[in-house]
Amino acid sequence: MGTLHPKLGQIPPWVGSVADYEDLARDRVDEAAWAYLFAGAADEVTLRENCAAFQRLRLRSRVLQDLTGGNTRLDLFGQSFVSPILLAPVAYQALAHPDGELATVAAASALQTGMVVSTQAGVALETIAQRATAPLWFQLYIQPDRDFTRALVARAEAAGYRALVVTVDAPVGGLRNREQRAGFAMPPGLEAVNLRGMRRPAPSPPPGDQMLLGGPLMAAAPTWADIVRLREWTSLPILVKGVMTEEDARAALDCGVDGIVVSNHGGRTLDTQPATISALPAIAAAVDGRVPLVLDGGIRRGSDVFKALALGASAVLIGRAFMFGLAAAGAVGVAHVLRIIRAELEMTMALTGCRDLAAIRADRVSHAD
Ligand SMILES: Cc1cc2nc3c(=O)[nH]c(=O)nc-3n(C[C@H](O)[C@H](O)[C@H](O)COP(=O)(O)O)c2cc1C
Ligand SMILES: CCCCCCC(=O)C(=O)O
Repeated sequence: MGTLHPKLGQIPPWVGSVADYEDLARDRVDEAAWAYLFAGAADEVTLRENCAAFQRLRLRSRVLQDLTGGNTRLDLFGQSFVSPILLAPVAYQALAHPDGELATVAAASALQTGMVVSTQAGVALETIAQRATAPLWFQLYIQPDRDFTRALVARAEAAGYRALVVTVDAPVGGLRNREQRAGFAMPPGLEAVNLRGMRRPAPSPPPGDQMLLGGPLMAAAPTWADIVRLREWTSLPILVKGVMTEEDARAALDCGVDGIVVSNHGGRTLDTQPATISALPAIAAAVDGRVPLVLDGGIRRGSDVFKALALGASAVLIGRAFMFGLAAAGAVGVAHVLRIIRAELEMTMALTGCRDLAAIRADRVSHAD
């Protein structure tokens, strides 16, 4: 996990935005870890577009609105959240800071922010849960070993996780050229501890004989039938993460899911997909309020959160934004990033005349052209 930066943890007074944290973090993380943490797939078109599409949207403010008793409170699946901003599942957080997921859960708890814990966390899901005083959800990668997957779900439920977020957009890891160029390799001592003891499929034959399709990894890849089966395994709310089309949103509804995360994995899996904020309106129309939508991808400002809510999301997940804070300054950095984005959301609400989340509607946003 590299040499610790001498100023790790110190936050200069000029830091006041997520972009400032990105600059700070850039200096404090070694090149190869940076490439794993912050790169996108292939040419990174989707990575850039996730952010650019938010910037093309314009806010339409309404003035002289009554803002008495304003708040950002949200109820989702019977759980109360102080704001609609949750922390996205991010694997191997010790690559950014030695305290990894334990720093993140401390910050989430301090700010009463929901956190989604990755299957591929570097810390056991039970240890994270013991440190949490805010709602935790568990991100599930359905494993080739379905019995192991079922046991993992039971562990998450027993540890007090309050929803399952099943990631469906990465049956195989994305092609990440920036990571390859930087020569990233997982450092010794960092592993997906929640997956210890799992049976793994036999390795594929050498390329040339057979590459990916037709190999054992794809034969064991999850399908919609797994989502239906999952419903029988748990009483927790189930969200599918990685839906980018109306067709898949309808398929998810047919499987009885409780929520949908509109996500392209932060542009880390399939490059040249559209931005999530561009995909959201059509998905929201198809879902028509039957289950809540959560959006992630490209959120760097409170105004981005506002735009996602206006176009149909009930909540958002932030990924890289909080990871910049973690990389720069551990728990304090994550907490500060959360404060910054939350304050920006409140300011956007006040300046657009929205007293609460219910007031944030599509008429507050327009397209630049
Ligand atoms: C370093 C890194 C690791 C990630 N690991 C996971 C993971 O383990 N499971 C998952 O569902 N998504 C994972 N994601 C995707 C995020 O949950 C989220 O979809 C994405 O970061 C949102 O885009 P943003 O970073 O622009 O906010 C990861 C993202 C990053 C940057
Ligand atoms: C087969 C997909 C493994 C991905 C592991 C972590 C992750 O989601 C990421 O984006 O990185």
